[in-house]
Amino acid sequence: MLVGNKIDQESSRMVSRDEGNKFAKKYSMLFIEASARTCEGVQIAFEELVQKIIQTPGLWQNDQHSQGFRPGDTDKPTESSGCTYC
Ligand SMILES: Nc1nc2c(ncn2[C@@H]2O[C@H](COP(=O)(O)OP(=O)(O)OP(=O)(O)O)[C@@H](O)[C@H]2O)c(=O)[nH]1
Repeated sequence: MLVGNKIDQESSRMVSRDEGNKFAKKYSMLFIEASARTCEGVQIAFEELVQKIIQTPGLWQNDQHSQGFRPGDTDKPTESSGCTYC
């Protein structure tokens, strides 16, 4: 998902909505504009993302060969499969 942030700063916009839409389409991504400051578009971004995940079984169905932790997994993730950022 591509999220164009800071839509509350319309006067400083650098990327048009159309440009964002076209870029997202080119790379087969969902596109949404939002503002972390005013929260506009934030809830819909999460809703659309979850909707997409639910509609794409390959993202969450159990796969013996996959690594990491997926919804529906009953085992705890291994240390090496945890988030490397936090
Ligand atoms: N007006 C406005 N400011 C925002 C928004 N989201 C983030 N900011 C501000 O942008 C600055 C950077 O925010 P960060 O959360 O640190 O984002 P970052 O990705 O680490 O950094 P940047 O690439 O500079 O955006 C902070 O001063 C935030 O308060 C938004 O939607 N609207």
